Amino acid sequence: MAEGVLQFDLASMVEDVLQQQGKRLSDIDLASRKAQEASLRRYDAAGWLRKMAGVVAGKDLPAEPSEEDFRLGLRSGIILCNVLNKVQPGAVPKVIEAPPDTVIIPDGAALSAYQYFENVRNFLVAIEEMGIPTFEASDLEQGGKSSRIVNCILALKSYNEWKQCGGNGLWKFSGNSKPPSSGKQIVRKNSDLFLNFIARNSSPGEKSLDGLSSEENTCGDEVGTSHSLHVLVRELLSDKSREDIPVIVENMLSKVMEEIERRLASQNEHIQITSRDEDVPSSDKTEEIQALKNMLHSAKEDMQLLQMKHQEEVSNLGKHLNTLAHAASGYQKVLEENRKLYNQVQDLKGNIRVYCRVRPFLPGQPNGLSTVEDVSDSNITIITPPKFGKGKKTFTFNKAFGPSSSQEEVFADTQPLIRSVLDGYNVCIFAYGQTGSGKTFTMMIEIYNEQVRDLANHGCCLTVHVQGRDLTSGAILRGCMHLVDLAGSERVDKTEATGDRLKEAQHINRSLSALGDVISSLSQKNAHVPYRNSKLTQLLQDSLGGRAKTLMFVHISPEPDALGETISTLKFAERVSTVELGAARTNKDTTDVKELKEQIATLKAALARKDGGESGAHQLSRYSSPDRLRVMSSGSSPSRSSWNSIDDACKTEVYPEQSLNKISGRRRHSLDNGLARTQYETITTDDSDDLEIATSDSSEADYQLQLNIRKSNSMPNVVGSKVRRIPSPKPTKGQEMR
Ligand SMILES: Nc1ncnc2c1ncn2[C@@H]1O[C@H](COP(=O)(O)OP(=O)(O)OP(=O)(O)O)[C@@H](O)[C@H]1O
Repeated sequence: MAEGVLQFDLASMVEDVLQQQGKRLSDIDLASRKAQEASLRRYDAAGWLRKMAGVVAGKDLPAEPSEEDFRLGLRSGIILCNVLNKVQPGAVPKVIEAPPDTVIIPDGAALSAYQYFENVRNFLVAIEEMGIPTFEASDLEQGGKSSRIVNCILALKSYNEWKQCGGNGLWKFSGNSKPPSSGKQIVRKNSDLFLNFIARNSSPGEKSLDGLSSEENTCGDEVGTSHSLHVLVRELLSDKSREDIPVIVENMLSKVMEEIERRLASQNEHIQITSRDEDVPSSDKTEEIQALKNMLHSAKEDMQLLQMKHQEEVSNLGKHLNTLAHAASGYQKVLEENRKLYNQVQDLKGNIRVYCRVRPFLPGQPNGLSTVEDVSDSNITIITPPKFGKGKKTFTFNKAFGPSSSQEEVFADTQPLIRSVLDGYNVCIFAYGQTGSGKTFTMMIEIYNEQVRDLANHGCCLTVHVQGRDLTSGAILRGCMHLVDLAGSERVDKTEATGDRLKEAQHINRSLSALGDVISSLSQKNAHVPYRNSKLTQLLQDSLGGRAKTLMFVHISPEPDALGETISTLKFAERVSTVELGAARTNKDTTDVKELKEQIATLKAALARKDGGESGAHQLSRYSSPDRLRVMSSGSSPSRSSWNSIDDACKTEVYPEQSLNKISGRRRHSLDNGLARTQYETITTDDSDDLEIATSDSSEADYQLQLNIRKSNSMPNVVGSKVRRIPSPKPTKGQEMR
């Protein structure tokens, strides 16, 4: 850009400023505008009167009179009457003319007041008759309202124009019509200076505004931008009074100058920036732009790549999540499956199953901190105080039930075991734990103080016998289930244990102590298992000996007070869970076996009859397990004192402990702990139907016992005689026959 050349259109800038200024001017005080308007109306009226009155008469009235000039010029009424007579000839028949030297009659000139009054009165009467708005004669006096006089004159003027146009229609006078082109003369003089200023400041090449000093010239030279400026300026000043115009124009010019300076300053700033840019060679600029474009392009590509990778990762994550969710659900199944398999392995090994259940805090019980920190599928973690060593201890069982486990959940987990009864297994479920830990809540029956109480009907232990026959094979299945609720494990009144066992035994009552002994013997695979030490172990004999499936339900309380008992209970339970009883076997007799057994029984009976002679004793024989043989009379009445068969005897399951203590007769070895340690030649019992003859010498293989049973008159005595040992090959492990 060439130096010094304006970057903006000066004319249009001026136009902008004027527009703004005009807007501002339009808001100038209404009163002054009204005054201006009144002046213009007055000039209009005066001009018309001068024109109508003629040069001589009109000389007393200036063309643009002040209010005072106007009032004084008309005060004699001569101009008014003469003009009226021109408009309406004869309206004022006699006009009193002023003396020839008088120009203007000053206020208070008493000499001619009467004359003036006559003229004015005649004028006003005539005017009123014509229906033209009048004024008061006093309006022509000092302080009068010249506006009413102006209004009257302009109405007369209008009437005259109407009349000259032919007087058609009804004459109307609004009284406020603006005098047409009344401002032209005013603008003419003042706008010259202003427009010339603009012309001097226009950029080269713009048309000069010179020559616009007359109204005619203005109209003739209006072209392009100048034209719009002219129009604008005229409009702006058209309604301003002559006195105001210099101030307004000065104000406008200073605004225009301010604007020009502002625009020049910003233009300079722009030029400086542009020139700095222009210092860089254009080839460098192109390279720079190209480099930027390249960067943008590669950034876009990177972004797209990132987006793609992101989407890929999200979709991979989704797939991964699906797989995980699937695996998680599978994991649960696998866990469940594992548990079943574990139980099956336990079945095969013949372990006692141990379930553990934690009682919740009871309603009304202060909800202290539970000693049970966590219960998972098969683990229970206990918070132990420092005296127990570690801060926590975890015990593992076949299944663990937390405080929120329902009866249904517990039953669902026990159900398969109960079903086994129908499959010919003996099942024993007993509950173990301290008082109030929830044993009865889980079970139905209890043993307390060596008394078996069926909690269901307050009778002697709940045992369910089941017998079934397979209709196709004829096989007979027999199963039984014992449900036993033990007394609280802490009710210890005596113990024979010492050391660590003593500590534990303090929390285990007699039954439990005996149970512990049985379990201990079983786990050590001792030949002798002291089942008869307690009712419990007698009761559970079938269930603990390898033929049954046994479940011990351990219960613990969550209260901190019970922690000692809880820990002993859990330790005991853990020991029990390691006991292997040998795989459970079903009580299943096939038809062939049954027939053979019947034949053997018949033969045995015949043999017994032959050997027994008159005594009527039966000779019985059977294969015995290495450690015991049980026989029992089939009834307590003398008439039924004979044994039917060894099979019948073996069916009986209950053996009162005391009966053995009352055994009398010839024996070869002493009784030990209520159990016959070896064979008896003759065994007599006086007060019981039940008798167990047991041998504890497991090193011996099989025995054949021949028992002579002699009838007594008073009671069913059982006499065993001629017990002799029949050597036979040792049975392989697990094939012991009972
Ligand atoms: N799992 C449980 N959910 C809700 N309440 C239980 C639960 N276990 C036990 N209880 C409640 O706790 C209280 C004691 O339970 P329960 O009588 O079964 O204990 P116990 O071990 O049989 O006691 P005791 O050795 O004195 O016979 C009862 O009021 C019982 O209803």
